[in-house]
Amino acid sequence: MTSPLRLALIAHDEKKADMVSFAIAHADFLAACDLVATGTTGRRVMDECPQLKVKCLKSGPLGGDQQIGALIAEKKIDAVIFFVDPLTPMPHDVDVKALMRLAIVYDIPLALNHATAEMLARRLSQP
Ligand SMILES: O=C(CO)COP(=O)(O)O
Repeated sequence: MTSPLRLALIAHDEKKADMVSFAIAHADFLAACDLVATGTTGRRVMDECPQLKVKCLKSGPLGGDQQIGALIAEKKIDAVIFFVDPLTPMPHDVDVKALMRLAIVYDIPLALNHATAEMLARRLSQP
């Protein structure tokens, strides 16, 4: 038996509804993953998809992106789905960039929008 995919879920506020739709549409796939998320994203996903268990870290602006970055550096995350809001300035933009940089450094799949997340979920849910 293979170990579950360790997947991080993150969504900026304007994209949280999008993340919830994604989670509902892919609930079976996500239920088979070890899920970790920034605080508000994780709680929102669990509220709307109660069958999913998500380990919630700190909220993004309070260090959650950095915690996910650290997990990537420790090789404890296999893939990241991060629904980024490109139209709103973020006080923690440097943390967001650092997380993306580490995903690139460690060469893990990083989906930054819904279309790419769909492809990732379809690909990763294949046996
Ligand atoms: O700000 C975020 C990512 O940069 C997301 O954090 P929350 O999930 O806590 O809203």
